[in-house]
Amino acid sequence: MLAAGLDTQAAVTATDVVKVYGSGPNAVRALKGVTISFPTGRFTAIMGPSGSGKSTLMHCLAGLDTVTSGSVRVGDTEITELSDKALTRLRRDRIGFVFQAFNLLPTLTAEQNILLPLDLAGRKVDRAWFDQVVRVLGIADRLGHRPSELSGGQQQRVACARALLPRPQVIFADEPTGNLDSASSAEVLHFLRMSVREMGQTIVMVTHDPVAASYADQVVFLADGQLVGHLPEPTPERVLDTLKSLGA
Ligand SMILES: Nc1ncnc2c1ncn2[C@@H]1O[C@H](COP(=O)(O)OP(=O)(O)OP(=O)(O)O)[C@@H](O)[C@H]1O
Repeated sequence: MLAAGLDTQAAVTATDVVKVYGSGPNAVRALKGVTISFPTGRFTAIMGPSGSGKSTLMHCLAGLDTVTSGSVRVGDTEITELSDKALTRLRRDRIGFVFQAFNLLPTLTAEQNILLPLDLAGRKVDRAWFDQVVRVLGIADRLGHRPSELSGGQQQRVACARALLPRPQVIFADEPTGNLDSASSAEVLHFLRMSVREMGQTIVMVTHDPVAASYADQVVFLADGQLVGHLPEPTPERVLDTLKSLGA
């Protein structure tokens, strides 16, 4: 099984995951038997050509989509066997999301957006942890602002704080810098990196950008629904070389 840091326990494991969209002659085999484990407290980037199955894999790992066959474990929970209700609870309590489009609620302040998942779950806020997260993300002086009063980079940092606050077992980030300029991208990636190094967070990020991927501890490469490569300690140059060698 592909895994970096075998000494650490896996936060998420996929075993022989197959995903077929549709049926009959129009069926698309988006994942063709993917086995991979994402170590706890590490930052993993998923790369690959357009249509290689990156989003499909992330959606299957996060319980946002069902697998056709195979198994997905989040910690020690086999999520492919959960009811819809249990899956919703698992996503709410144990998984954090950061999307390309920020997905903040426009009528709420930054602080209210950050606290929303805990409010919805009826969980208490650990104020010291909240203060630490907003300080690390550099948004402590922006908490009373609404998203429209924040830059794209600040909005994405609010989204990162919202994902980090409940201390999820894993954060899935889908092109988190896709809508940001390079300076804001660097800030957001720096904070994601720091949350892994200093807070022990586990992050799995889909990206097309070799520079973004270089912030990760390891990059895994998908092509045509299969895992085709693994790069520990990535640099932008080595990521580009690997992508070229895969014909991406
Ligand atoms: N809901 C769907 N119904 C049918 N086919 C789908 C669906 N979602 C994805 N696919 C197909 O599955 C394959 C993998 O798609 P996926 O979006 O996972 O790729 P990707 O690597 O994330 O691509 P991109 O980098 O362009 O976002 C593609 O051939 C795509 O057309």
